[in-house]
Amino acid sequence: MNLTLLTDFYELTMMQGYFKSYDRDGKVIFDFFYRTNPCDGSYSIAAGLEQVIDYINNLNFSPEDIQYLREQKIFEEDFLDYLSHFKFTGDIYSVPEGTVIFPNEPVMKIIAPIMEAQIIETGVLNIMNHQSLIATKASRVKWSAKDNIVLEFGLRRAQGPDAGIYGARAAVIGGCSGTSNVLAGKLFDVPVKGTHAHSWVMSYDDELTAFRTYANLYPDACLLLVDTYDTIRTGVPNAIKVFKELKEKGIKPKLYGIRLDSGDLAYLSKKARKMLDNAGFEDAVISASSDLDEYLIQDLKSQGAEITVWGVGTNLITSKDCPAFGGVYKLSAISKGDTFEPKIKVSENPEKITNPGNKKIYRVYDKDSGKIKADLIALDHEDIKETEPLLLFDPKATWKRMILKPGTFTLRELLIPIFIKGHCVYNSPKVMDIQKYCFTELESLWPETRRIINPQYVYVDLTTNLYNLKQEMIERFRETEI
Ligand SMILES: Nc1ncnc2c1ncn2[C@@H]1O[C@H](COP(=O)(O)OP(=O)(O)OP(=O)(O)O)[C@@H](O)[C@H]1O
Ligand SMILES: O=P(O)(O)OC[C@H]1O[C@H](OP(=O)(O)OP(=O)(O)O)[C@H](O)[C@@H]1O
Ligand SMILES: O=C(O)c1cccnc1
Repeated sequence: MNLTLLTDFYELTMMQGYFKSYDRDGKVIFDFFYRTNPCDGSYSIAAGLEQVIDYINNLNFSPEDIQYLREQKIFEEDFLDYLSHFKFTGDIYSVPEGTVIFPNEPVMKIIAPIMEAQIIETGVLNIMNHQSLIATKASRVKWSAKDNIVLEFGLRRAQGPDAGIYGARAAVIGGCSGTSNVLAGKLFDVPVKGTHAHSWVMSYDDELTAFRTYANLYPDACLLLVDTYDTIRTGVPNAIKVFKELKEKGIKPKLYGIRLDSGDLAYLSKKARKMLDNAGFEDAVISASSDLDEYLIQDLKSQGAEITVWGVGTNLITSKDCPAFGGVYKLSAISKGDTFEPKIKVSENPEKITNPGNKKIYRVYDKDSGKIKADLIALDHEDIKETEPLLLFDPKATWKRMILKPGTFTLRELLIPIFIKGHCVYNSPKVMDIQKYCFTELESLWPETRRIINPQYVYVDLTTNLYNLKQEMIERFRETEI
């Protein structure tokens, strides 16, 4: 789909300004990064790159787009003519989708002529912010559910079709085993799953007939919703009757059981477990839905709930307690001849001061455990080696420092080439493979970092060169200001 006009108007007015008065061919660098993790967590999951690639590959202004812009009576014909031949010719580096990421590190880097880099700001942010938010939320829900299955059930409550479709994709990246969203299943080749609604039960004369009809139709995926009338008195007993009938017919369902959707899920699941076990259906699954999220799932588990499949809708697809991912897109350097001149945004709020220059990220792992020790943002020309001692220090409290001895750590560069000179050089993996990669990424975090409440934070440090450059630039700016 052509999303070229999916941009803020000011990107186009700035673009025309650059067109008229700027070194059009000179390159600039923009970084995509975010400042705080959703839900007071300690990490996020990057997602959306495949859609960013599609967006960039399809960038072009159609004759209708140009006419529409002409009608705004602000753009001149020479600029509109430039737009009619527009394509992206720059370089993009990014972390792969499913990567664990931390605040303030450049997880995507765009190097392009200023007009090209500027116009994609809004589209890149729109795509990455949404999917990274939902992937992060899903990974938290999955963390609470541990080895249980989490299914994404939120389409009906998503903020429109796009949020439902790409939210489902991101939810699977973050840890959901499947989605109820059929279009997402088709588009991204992810498992589609589901049970049935209350209306199914209500549309028959009685609950037993409804269950029997469903079970005969779908003996291999038969989760019966037992709470339409009375979970314990009729719902579970009727489900058991139907499972017995299947058994008598010699049918061995692959997946069967019940879904609870109201009431005290801990109490009802324990009670239902006993009833199913006593009837000889120890392998019947108990699934649940009803306004679930990572906190409630953790709490239900601590209450001993006997639920192993969790259908999570509204709170996941909308990331209800944290509805926005604060990713930003900031200028970090401008080409001057053959080199880049670093740029910095100095703000009254120290959190909002940017990291200048052309940068890359090293992930530093503890060699023995394979867990992340810190991320290190370096200038692009720096070559950090595993064979040399590595100084890590907290850029906010520089006295907090340590030197890692060679042999105790390993390094991995996180940014990989996605576009070079406007050509895509990267093949996006399939979504289920991204999920596998995401699980290995999450394994590199200590449980203390993953916990839902008051987690430990991972350090994102600067190399000495980058730290000094930043300090010099802040001081220079302060002097000129006075
Ligand atoms: N044991 C439990 N501990 C904590 N929260 C629970 C427990 N059991 C259920 N809940 C949650 O309490 C809330 C119950 O909401 P509420 O009573 O409004 O609706 P309900 O019982 O799900 O029925 P309905 O969906 O028909 O309104 C849900 O968010 C549910 O997930
Ligand atoms: O609770 P969520 O996490 O959003 O999960 C999805 C909900 O969607 C369905 O309910 P439905 O929309 O039919 O209405 P209900 O809330 O009355 O059950 C389902 O029975 C879940 O309750
Ligand atoms: O399949 C289900 O059980 C389902 C799907 C969407 C929403 N609620 C439940």
